[in-house]
Amino acid sequence: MDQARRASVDLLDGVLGEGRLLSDLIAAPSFRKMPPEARATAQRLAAETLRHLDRADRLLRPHLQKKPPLRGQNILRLGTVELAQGGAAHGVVDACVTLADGHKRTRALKGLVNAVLRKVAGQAAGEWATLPPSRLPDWLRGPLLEAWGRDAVRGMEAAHAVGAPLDLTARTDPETVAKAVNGARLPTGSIRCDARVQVSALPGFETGEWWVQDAAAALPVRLLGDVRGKSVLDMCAAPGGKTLQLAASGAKVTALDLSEARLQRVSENLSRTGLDAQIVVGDALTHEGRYNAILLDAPCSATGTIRRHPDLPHARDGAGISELIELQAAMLDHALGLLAPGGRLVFCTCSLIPDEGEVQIEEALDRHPGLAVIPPEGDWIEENWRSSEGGLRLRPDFWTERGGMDGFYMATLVKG
Ligand SMILES: C[S@@+](CC[C@H](N)C(=O)[O-])C[C@H]1O[C@@H](n2cnc3c(N)ncnc32)[C@H](O)[C@@H]1O
Repeated sequence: MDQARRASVDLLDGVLGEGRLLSDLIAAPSFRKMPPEARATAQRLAAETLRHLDRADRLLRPHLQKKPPLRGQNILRLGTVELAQGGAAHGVVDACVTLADGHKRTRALKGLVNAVLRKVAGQAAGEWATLPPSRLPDWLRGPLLEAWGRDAVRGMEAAHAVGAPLDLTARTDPETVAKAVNGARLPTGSIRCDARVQVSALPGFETGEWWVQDAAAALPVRLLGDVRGKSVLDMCAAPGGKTLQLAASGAKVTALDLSEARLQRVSENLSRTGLDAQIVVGDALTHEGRYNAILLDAPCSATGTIRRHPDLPHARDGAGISELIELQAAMLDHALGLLAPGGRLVFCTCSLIPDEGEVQIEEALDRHPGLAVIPPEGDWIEENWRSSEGGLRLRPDFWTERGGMDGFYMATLVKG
């Protein structure tokens, strides 16, 4: 446990000090050489601390005359979150003192860590639930307030604090999978399980009966309609959740991605599930061919996935989003040129920012005379998901009573 706590403070330093993402930090050889259990614990502790950073800081602030150096703050934050989540006071405080003692930058803070966490231990359990959820940083909160309003943004922040359940997509038979994994079937067809289960231990993992995919992320493929026997380009395919859906629906799938390393994940997923797709390493902007249908799940700010990636608001500062918006538009224009007459193109992003969703479609309609949006149909669609230009807007503050969903935007386009 000490090793896991130390590694989790290293992760917090990496995210909060260097602006790096947890996914990059946990891929480092020094992290990977730890035993799997320690890695999982370190990751969970770091993610929970980042998810509740504001709450931890609010509890700590009255006990600190001045801010300690970052590593010291991170030890205190980690200890506070552990205490608030039911960790035994004696064990957590001692472990954090040992952590401070084990690093030259924090050795002098041993006494402070001990005194402050003892005080926090007395109040954390009672006060924690009364503290507001962490606020999104201004670079993201500003555009979201403008787009969705104050209540919605507060709802999103509350959803981010709760986290995400584990959603599965069944290869063939959701009913059987739901029974086998003791999950609940959602109206959209996904199967929802408790996030605390170990994925690889669930029945049907080895035999590829299902794959992990958020309920919202499973919807864009449905907008393509019946794809059986059709040639479908999955234009930004990795790690492949949507490729698997397309292949399971009987499409002849080309799974294209710029990243060979990420496509390796698609190959692994295909072989685990016994499904088939042609894997192509290449650039969506120059790829050639003719397809009956195209799915463009474009690279984006990923701001719809903060429930699962609480590091994102801390590691990012909004830089690079305008380049992503330009890339999305260029990919959309190129994709339209690859679409066979009468074919559908579904554009989607896991972003909460309208410039990466609704506005992309409005501008594409202006650029391409004859292009049209087909509003999606289906009894699984809720009316408040519909956006004015004909797409679907999903948000983390929707479905709160069911455990929420990732933020996503999707729209179906046809050429005139
Ligand atoms: C949102 S992710 C796709 C997720 C995937 N569709 C799924 O459901 O698992 C975006 C992907 O776009 C890829 N990408 C970025 N730029 C690209 C380009 N120019 N051409 C092709 N793929 C690109 C990234 O490597 C990344 O895997």
